[in-house]
Amino acid sequence: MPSVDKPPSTLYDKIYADHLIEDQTIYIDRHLVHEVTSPQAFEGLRNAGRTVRRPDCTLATVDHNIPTSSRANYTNAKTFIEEADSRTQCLTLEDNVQAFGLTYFGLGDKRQGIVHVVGPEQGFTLPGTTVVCGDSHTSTHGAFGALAFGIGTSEVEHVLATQTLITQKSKNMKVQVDGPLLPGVTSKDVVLHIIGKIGTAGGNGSVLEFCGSTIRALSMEARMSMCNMSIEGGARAGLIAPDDITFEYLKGKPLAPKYDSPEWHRALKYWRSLKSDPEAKWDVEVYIESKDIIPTISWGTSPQDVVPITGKVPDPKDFTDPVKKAGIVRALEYMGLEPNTLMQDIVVDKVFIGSCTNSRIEDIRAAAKIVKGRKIASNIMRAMVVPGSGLIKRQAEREGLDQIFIDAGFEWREAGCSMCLGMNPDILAPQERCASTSNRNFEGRQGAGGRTHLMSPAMAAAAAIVGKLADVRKFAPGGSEPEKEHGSPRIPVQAEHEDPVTEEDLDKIYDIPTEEAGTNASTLTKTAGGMPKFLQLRGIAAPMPVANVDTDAIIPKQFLKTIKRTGLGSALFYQLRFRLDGTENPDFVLNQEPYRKAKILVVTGPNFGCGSSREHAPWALLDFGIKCIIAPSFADIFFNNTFKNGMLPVAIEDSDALARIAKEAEAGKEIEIDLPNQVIRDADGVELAQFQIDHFRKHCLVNGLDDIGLTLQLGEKITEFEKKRSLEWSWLDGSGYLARRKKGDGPFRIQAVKVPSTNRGEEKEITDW
Ligand SMILES: CC(C)[C@H](C(=O)O)[C@@H](O)C(=O)O
Ligand code: SF4
Repeated sequence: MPSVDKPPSTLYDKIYADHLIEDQTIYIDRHLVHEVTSPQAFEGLRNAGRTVRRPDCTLATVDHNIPTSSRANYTNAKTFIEEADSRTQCLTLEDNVQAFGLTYFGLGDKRQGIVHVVGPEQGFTLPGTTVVCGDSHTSTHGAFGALAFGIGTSEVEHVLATQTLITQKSKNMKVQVDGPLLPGVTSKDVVLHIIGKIGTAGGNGSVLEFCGSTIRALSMEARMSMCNMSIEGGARAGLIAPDDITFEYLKGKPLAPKYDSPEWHRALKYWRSLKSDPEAKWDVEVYIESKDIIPTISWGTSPQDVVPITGKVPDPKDFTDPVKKAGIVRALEYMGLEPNTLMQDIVVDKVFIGSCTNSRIEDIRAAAKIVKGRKIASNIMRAMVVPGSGLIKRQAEREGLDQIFIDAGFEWREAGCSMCLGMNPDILAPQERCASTSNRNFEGRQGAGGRTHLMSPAMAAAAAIVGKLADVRKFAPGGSEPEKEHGSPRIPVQAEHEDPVTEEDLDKIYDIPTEEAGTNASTLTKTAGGMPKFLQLRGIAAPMPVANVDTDAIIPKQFLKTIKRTGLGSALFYQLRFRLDGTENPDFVLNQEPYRKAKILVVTGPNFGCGSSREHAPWALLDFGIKCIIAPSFADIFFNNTFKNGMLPVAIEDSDALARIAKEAEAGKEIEIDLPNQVIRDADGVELAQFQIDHFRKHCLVNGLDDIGLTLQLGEKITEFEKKRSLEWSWLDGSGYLARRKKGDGPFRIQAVKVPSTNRGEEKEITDW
């Protein structure tokens, strides 16, 4: 519905505007749910006596925790999942989908799989929609021209309760790639190359649109791989305008409008309007020529640490910036690599083909082409293919691809996240080196001490055969296939039990008296909404001269199996705080006095909190006692998550000001954060820096306001929006869903889906649409 009278705008601007209910509150069309980031959200709903507003727009599956071993004898999750905490998380999701009446693809369902594979495969993800999930790789769905982004658990609860989200408008970033792909180059190489160029903070604060002739020629699978990794470039979301390739993909998908029906044609008309205007203004523009991209691979512990496969390991001597240099030294040490080693000389132990980046049918076909008729090298201890969903697994088996892998010595597994992050038994042992098609190579990502090299499926297959990192082009001389890869602040609304809040009231925030002023305790008081107020915070600040601190480092995956928000302080920075034998690492700042009592973290490198959306990261910091993080910049999801927990992230871009603060921290002195006045002072009250903060966020923090309570007061406006949505985009209510509606259900409610006990292998399964 973009209006013709509107000024030129980007696709992101249009989708955002089309979903705006009020100020920064947008309607969410599609909500995907998995077992790791939802338990605390459902618990919150229960505690508040709330329901799920739109079960028909919510789809749940299990993926992170589940074993990928054969399900031939599967009867139920309780007996199948051996690891107790993983089992608890999966069973908790099963209880929750039953209790709240949600559609669920459990382990016994052929449609189960990685949440970001399942959504598109079912046609749940549609062009022009807003899609969220408690998972950073929700950006994947942007491949359909949807505004799709990861959220934290508090926001999951917010969406479940209200079907909306409070989200600030991001900047617009364009990444244009032009020209045909060179032989052996895939979309994975393109996106790794882009991240190498822009860095993992390059997209911070932006929604990134991929465009250009290279992108237009890509298949939907290839586009998904690119949008998937836009989060690794720091972007809030990545998207690609839909076109005939998109519409072709959607034909016949169960939850898409029925192909060739009047609804399909109405949808198509809208979908075709979804593009950035030629005169649209971009905040950041990046141009890349496809001829500059050859198969690309990571060497270090950040997705920006990439080189062409013909390249070598970098030498810290070539870098002058001390934070960067120290980062490279640390990465080389962790990765067990010598500077200047040729990438193709690096010996690999394990190979993982899977993850939401590269576990789709095209990926499996591309890898099978390399593997066919060959054997894995004798030094490869384990090579595994983990399809992204049960449906992909079946398709590959129909094509005989499973046998190609099995004959070569690969394991052919069941669908799930698997060794992408190793929350299940598929992990690397310390110092094992893995050629992986996943998206993150952070320290400990695939197992404590494990070493990950990111690459395309064909490159991973080549590494399995050669036993070292290998150039896939040597397997396909002449490069037969440049892949068939074708193939203003929110105006606050009345808070519960409060008088309406006016702009004037907002301004009075500055005058709010300090409770316990002069003590070194933060002025925390619980409000009716349950959020502690944040006014002044005084305490020891721990210095951390590191860039790109990722949330895997803040709280490793093994601690994500909790269904509670509390008790994570002892796991904070686990791999940095503790050695492999469990003893404390005396070199880590939080193990030193006086920093064991730190309330503030002063980080001098950019992009704190990048990577996963896990709200466990702020929970762990908070549980340790850290309520404020000061850094030059933050990754978007982490930034949002802190506010939801009454914490304050302060971005200080001015390097002199940051250096002044870091100096106090290094001296072990206390500092004071004064939120109402937006000032940071030293222990003697001398101003060190001022800081900026969004008006609405500040208002919520100083008053301890609960977002959900505020948003629920928009009830009528949300209902109005839903009516309009049903009229204009009727296909989003889902003809598939509505047809299955029970008599007496509300207008959008669907029948609760029973968790199947055993239905594996049956053609007609009880949860079929
Ligand atoms: C568990 C989940 C929060 C996490 C994410 O947000 O990305 C996971 O999928 C990951 O890849 O690290
Ligand atoms: S990145 Fe890995 S762990 Fe995260 S959703 Fe994708 S496959 Fe699962």
